[in-house]
Amino acid sequence: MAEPEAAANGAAEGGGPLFRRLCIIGLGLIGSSIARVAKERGDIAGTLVACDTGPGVAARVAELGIADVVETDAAKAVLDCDGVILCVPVGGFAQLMAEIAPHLSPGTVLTDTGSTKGSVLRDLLPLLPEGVHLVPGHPMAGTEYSGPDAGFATLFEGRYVILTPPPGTDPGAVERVTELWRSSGAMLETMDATTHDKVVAIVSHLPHLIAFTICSTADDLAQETQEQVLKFAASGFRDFTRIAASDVNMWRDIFLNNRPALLEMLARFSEDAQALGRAVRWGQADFIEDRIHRGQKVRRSLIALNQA
Ligand SMILES: NC(=O)C1=CN([C@@H]2O[C@H](COP(=O)(O)OP(=O)(O)OC[C@H]3O[C@@H](n4cnc5c(N)ncnc54)[C@H](O)[C@@H]3O)[C@@H](O)[C@H]2O)C=CC1
Ligand SMILES: O=C(O)C(=O)Cc1ccc(O)cc1
Repeated sequence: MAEPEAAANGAAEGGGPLFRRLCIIGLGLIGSSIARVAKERGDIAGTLVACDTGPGVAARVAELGIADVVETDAAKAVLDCDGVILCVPVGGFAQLMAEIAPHLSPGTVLTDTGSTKGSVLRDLLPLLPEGVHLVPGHPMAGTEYSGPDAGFATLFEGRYVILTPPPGTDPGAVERVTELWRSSGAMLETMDATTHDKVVAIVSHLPHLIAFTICSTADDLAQETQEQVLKFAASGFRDFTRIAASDVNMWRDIFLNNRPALLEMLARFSEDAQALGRAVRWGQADFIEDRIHRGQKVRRSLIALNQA
């Protein structure tokens, strides 16, 4: 007889925890925050398995007591799990999936938190075993810090999580991932991966690219002039340095895995920045005022949406 297709709805329907055995792979800022939520609530995972290959991370996770089982071998960690969440930098997804795919049980719900979604479908779908349900996700919440000590249980409260299930995904699996995030205090939105990648290119990836660049430009100037430019930084520049302090591996991977959308947004931004530069050159006060007004309007809408 064929393996019953039960686990997509699984424990959620029986009144027990959402996942009987949930495995989080990658216990950095995001993975350890999910682990903290699961530990605090108690209704998300019957058993919580944590897997991380980073130097000292598994030992630190054990010390923090935010998982029931701690592993460094992903193939072993996913055994007998009905839920698996990948929380590693997106450049590592293909290799990680090759390691775990043969060990995933039919009916398992596989999800992730990667910041790029076209690449996640590209890297995971071809290796997805029959009967395993893939529901990609992306929490629009984070900080510039990384590692297991950086996580906190309230990180996702009031923030959006975007799900990009491929067409035909089991609705029961989508519902369980939705419930996981709702339990973390997040709000859910669903869209296709291409739309997701464009949206995050403008609201997240381009701002980081600009922040890294403005810091490099200021640093070049400081070296060139031998002046201590940075100590005079006002709060606008300081805001840029916060996001410019983000993790190298994670952001290299994001830029390399959202190339078309990021380059499109960069081209649009460059054109618009040139236009403002031109208005400055020619003293066009109306144009300059219009851009400032639009900035203020965007800020007001974020505040109204409670996302500022
Ligand atoms: N940092 C942020 O603000 C946000 C990050 N994301 C995404 O979530 C994912 C995780 O990000 P963070 O938690 O910030 O990263 P992080 O750098 O804090 O943690 C990643 C962890 O994954 C581990 N790891 C890497 N490769 C592994 C492998 N093959 N097997 C097991 N463990 C492995 C590392 O040792 C590290 O502990 C990334 O894909 C990122 O793009 C999504 C939303 C926000
Ligand atoms: O710290 C910040 O300002 C962030 O923007 C956090 C962040 C980083 C990556 C994401 O994919 C989503 C959110």
